[in-house]
Amino acid sequence: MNPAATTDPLAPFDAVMYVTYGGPNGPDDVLPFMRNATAGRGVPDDRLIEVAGHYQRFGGVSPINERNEELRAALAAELAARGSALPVVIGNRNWHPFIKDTLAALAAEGKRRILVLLASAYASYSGCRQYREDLGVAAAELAEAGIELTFAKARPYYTTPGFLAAATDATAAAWDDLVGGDSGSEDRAADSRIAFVTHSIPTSMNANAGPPDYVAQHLAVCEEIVARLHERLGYAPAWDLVYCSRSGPEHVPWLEPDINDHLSELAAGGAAGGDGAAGGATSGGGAVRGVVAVPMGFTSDHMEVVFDLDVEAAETAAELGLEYRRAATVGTDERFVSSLAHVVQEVAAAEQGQDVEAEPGDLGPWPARCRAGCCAAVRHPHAPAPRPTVCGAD
Ligand SMILES: CC1=C(CCC(=O)O)c2cc3nc(cc4[nH]c(cc5[nH]c(cc1n2)c(C)c5CCC(=O)O)c(CCC(=O)O)c4C)C(CCC(=O)O)=C3C
Ligand SMILES: [Fe+2]
Repeated sequence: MNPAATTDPLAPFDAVMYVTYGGPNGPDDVLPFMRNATAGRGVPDDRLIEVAGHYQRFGGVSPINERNEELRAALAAELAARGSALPVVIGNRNWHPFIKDTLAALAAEGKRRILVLLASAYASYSGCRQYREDLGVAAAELAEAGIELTFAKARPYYTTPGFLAAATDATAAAWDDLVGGDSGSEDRAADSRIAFVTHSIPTSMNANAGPPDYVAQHLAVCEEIVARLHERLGYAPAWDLVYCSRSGPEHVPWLEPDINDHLSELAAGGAAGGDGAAGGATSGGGAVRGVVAVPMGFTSDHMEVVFDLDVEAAETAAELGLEYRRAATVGTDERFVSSLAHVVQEVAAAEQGQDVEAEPGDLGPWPARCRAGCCAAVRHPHAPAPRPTVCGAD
């Protein structure tokens, strides 16, 4: 028998683990989930209660778990089509299945080498190091029980051609819908804008996320999508990068503007609040009539998308008399899933000692193994000792 023919392309790994935030599955889950999500993170009680209300409005069910399962299944199918028999499993930071429980279940099946794919396409403490710490803590607890696991993780994937292609098509579809018709009338387009939206983070966390920092990572995607739209439409839509889901105490600066403040400013004909002006694309000083919100910071329809954008920002737009569309998230677009499979395969190829090539069209790949200080936590004076991590130099 030829051993090469039976070798899994993802060898020497035993499993692929999609590591995500998690969310409640029913009304009784909401409060304990919120306590997990806010524990020791300086989120004020009134914010906890407010966000719990967002979940209860949806019957206590976050869409995240169903979306994650869809992506898990799509990625498993894509990896299987590429010849891998590895299981693809989910582990969450804040709700079942918890990271530690998933790892224990894998270990019980004799699986020891775990290839990790993080839910965030972008690097930041919340989207990168905090997950590496969650894994590090779980691994340390399992090690105490005599279970030794090893980990390697896929790199941030906002630069991948599949993510960019899917996000561009979603933006184009919502733009066409707003401005009317295939390429839209340029008149209609002139008083419409794109609001690219991502999760706000504290400005101190932004600075530690790079280089390129969190904002710069997002701007690279905005600029790429707008350049592709320019090619398709013959003109470049005006755009801004704005934020949603700010939490934390009032006195701590977070990335701004919030999407709702941004919409108010646009309706009033004020200056663009975001970063698009720096890209040279502005619609002049006039009031804006229509806005396309593009949730490019989220890969699927999380609560931030279905509440913060589809309910709250949509209501703000309606009150202001703005036409409003929300572009689809990339979800399980097959080009996106294919790029995810590619970044997963990059990890195995590196482990096998092969030269690892990014997909053609990648905007500039990140290293898979985090450098020292990558996405460093912002240390508070009374913060507990740093947590153990995996998948990096520190
Ligand atoms: C960068 C980033 C991502 C993207 C990367 C990734 O995907 O991981 C993300 C994802 C998510 N955040 C989520 C939910 C929440 N985030 C919170 C709080 C916070 N998020 C932060 C940042 C991020 N968050 C930060 C700096 C905080 C402050 C406290 C802290 O440092 O932790 C809180 C507490 C209440 C509140 O303050 O809003 C909740 C409930 C859900 C689940 C949604 C669903 O159920 O569909 C998802 C996918
Ligand atoms: Fe990192």
